[in-house]
Amino acid sequence: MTDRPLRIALPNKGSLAEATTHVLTEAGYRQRTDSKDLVLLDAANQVEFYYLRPRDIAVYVGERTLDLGFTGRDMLLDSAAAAEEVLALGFGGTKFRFAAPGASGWSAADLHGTRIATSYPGLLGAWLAERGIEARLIKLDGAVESAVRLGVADAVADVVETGSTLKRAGLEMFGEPILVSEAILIQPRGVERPAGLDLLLRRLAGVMTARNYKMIDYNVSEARLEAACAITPGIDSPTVSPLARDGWLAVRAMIPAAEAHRLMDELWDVGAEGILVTDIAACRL
Ligand SMILES: Nc1ncnc2c1ncn2[C@@H]1O[C@H](COP(=O)(O)OP(=O)(O)OP(=O)(O)O)[C@@H](O)[C@H]1O
Ligand SMILES: O=P(O)(O)OC[C@H]1O[C@H](OP(=O)(O)OP(=O)(O)O)[C@H](O)[C@@H]1O
Ligand SMILES: [Mg+2]
Repeated sequence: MTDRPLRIALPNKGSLAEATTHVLTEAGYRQRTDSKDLVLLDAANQVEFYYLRPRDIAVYVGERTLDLGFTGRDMLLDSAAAAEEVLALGFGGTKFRFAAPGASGWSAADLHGTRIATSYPGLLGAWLAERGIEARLIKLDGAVESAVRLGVADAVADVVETGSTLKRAGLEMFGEPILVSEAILIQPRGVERPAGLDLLLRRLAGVMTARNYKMIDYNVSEARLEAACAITPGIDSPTVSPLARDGWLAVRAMIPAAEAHRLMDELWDVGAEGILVTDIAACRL
């Protein structure tokens, strides 16, 4: 435990807020119950959570006012704060992309001399400068998709999740994604790992594994055991236990959640019976 609580910044609103609170609750941390609370002390875990605007989180962490923060990779890069990514969290996935009307055949080089509207001028400016593309950036707070229709820009660079907002605005994406983003944990650059970080990382890894894996149980004859275990090798190795029924065994292993049904079908084909798949609530591997 630390002498003082670990100070962690969390998004107080927006796309990442709910999912961040959820992952921390699953990892055994207290979270605020009133969305107006600005700070919450989790005394049992010696952590103080500060609920801040998503855009400001990298700034606080970069200034070393806070030890850690949950934000988007795009927001970290846009801020140019002195902070670095510690862990990618596997939610809040988006792409940062160019779009314009009738632009499906364009490439980024076609942006030379144009006006590009964006809420991420730091990220976009650095990307364009690296490629020697000179364009005028029009900084907007949000609803960037309307900028072309309203005549303040020729193209936009914006966050895309499903793509439906761009489509509704009559814009087509073009070029390679400028950035593939997701929610990340950040810490100040050039500091030692704060005490308590390893425990947090272990817990978050446990939550992510529990989300991505399921447990499978089945019965199989001794003759088919090898074929079945090849289908479900588990993380290290499956657990095999004797059954009262002579010549039969019970097998238990972790499997990737996304492949559960395919693996159940394959087990069935090699003669496994009583195949059960269950969720994992938490784990440490
Ligand atoms: N569907 C989505 N739309 C926008 N951002 C998303 C989405 N899903 C995940 N994100 C991520 O969430 C972060 C943006 O958060 P948020 O929308 O809260 O910021 P904002 O647009 O600046 O705030 P606001 O919309 O409240 O003005 C980025 O890291 C972005 O990549
Ligand atoms: O690809 P989609 O699934 O349509 O999602 C992406 C859209 O959602 C976000 O807007 P937000 O609701 O945060 O409003 P804002 O543009 O004002 O930030 C983002 O800026 C895009 O406009
Ligand atoms: Mg937004």
